Amino acid sequence: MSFKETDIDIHKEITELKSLIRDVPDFPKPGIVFKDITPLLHRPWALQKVIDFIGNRYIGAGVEIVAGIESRGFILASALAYKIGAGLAIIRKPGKLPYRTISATYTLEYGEDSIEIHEDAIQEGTKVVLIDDVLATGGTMSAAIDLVERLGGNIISVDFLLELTFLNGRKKIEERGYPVFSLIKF
Ligand SMILES: O=P(O)(O)OC[C@H]1O[C@H](OP(=O)(O)OP(=O)(O)O)[C@H](O)[C@@H]1O
Ligand SMILES: Nc1ncnc2[nH]cnc12
Repeated sequence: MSFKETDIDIHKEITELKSLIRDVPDFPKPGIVFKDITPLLHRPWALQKVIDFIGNRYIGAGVEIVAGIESRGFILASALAYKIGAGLAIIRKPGKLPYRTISATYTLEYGEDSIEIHEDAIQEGTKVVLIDDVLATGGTMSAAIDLVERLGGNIISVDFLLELTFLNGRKKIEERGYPVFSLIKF
């Protein structure tokens, strides 16, 4: 963000980014309207804008680790880690990580799953930003928070590209005492 940008400009840019998210009805199951972020990712300026909007919030904040959730969360997490000069911790679906892991199970808008992290990915007291593409029910992110808490990480923010506000996932995370940021709201 440059100094010349006003709130109106920022609102306009976010509206433009929002228009690049495509609804795909009945995916992956009947009744689910899937928010497809690939049209946004296809535009070079759009991914850059997203990472700048999110990353500029952390200038001088001393974030040490960005933790991203497989798989769409990885797209944002690695770019954000690069932008703010933090390390990257990857939270993966079961059986993918080679070293010793801890795991947590959760319910999704469309199923149940588990996630894992390497037990040495985050040290006690490390300043962590958690990021994923979508906040729906908040189940995935709550499980990710469990993992980071169990490793002793100091979570300073929980960020998303987009939030499905009608599913109230934000409440689940805020109740645990963490700030939630989402760039785009539906
Ligand atoms: O708030 P929740 O209800 O938990 O839903 C949000 C999660 O659902 C999607 O992941 P998905 O499991 O579909 O994995 P993917 O990123 O590999 O497509 C999305 O990327 C979030 O991680
Ligand atoms: N409706 C949705 N679209 C995209 N990703 C999701 N993750 C959970 N619900 C989703």
